[in-house]
Amino acid sequence: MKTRIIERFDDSAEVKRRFVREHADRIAELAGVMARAFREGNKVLLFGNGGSATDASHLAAEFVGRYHKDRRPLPALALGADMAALTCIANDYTYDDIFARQVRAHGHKGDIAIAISTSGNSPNVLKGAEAARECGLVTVGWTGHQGGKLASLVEYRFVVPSTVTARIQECHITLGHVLCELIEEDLFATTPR
Ligand SMILES: O=C(CO)[C@@H](O)[C@H](O)[C@H](O)[C@H](O)COP(=O)(O)O
Ligand SMILES: [Zn+2]
Repeated sequence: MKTRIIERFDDSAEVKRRFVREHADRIAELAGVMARAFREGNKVLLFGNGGSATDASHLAAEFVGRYHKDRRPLPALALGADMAALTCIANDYTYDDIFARQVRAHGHKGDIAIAISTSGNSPNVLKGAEAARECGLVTVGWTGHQGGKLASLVEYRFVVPSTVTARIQECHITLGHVLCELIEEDLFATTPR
């Protein structure tokens, strides 16, 4: 059993090492794009299913609350967090519409949409990303496998080189934390606001 435990931690670390070798420049670029969006008064919308829904909530809380620095709150919404909106949209329309409709409600040109799907093929995430594109948001996709359909829909794609949902999610949350750190440093380099 101990071998299995060590193997899983090794797998997780190796997936992250491979991911960052491929994506470090693009991560830095996205951090700059997100910092500029916040500076200009725009917000971030994040959405995904299951573990990715809670990753979206987790990261939205880092922006609205704090990551490392004591600074002004940054606007971010996790679209899986509003139970009334989710149940209403799924009940009155379809489950595939739960994110797209909220993107159309809250999203404005210049905002950032982060669509999270390990398979890259969840229909509600794809529809959310399509709505974001139509509304003029900057579209970002965090995925795994070969990227799925999501990768070809978005402007900034981050494809984790794994086919294991858990390993992909573990890399996504590290990506989110690193972005938070870079964005805080960019916006609040010297004096906390
Ligand atoms: O957290 C896990 C597995 O680690 C699950 O809850 C997982 O997120 C769900 O099966 C999702 O529905 C998977 O959807 P997706 O990532 O392929 O879009
Ligand atoms: Zn999970």
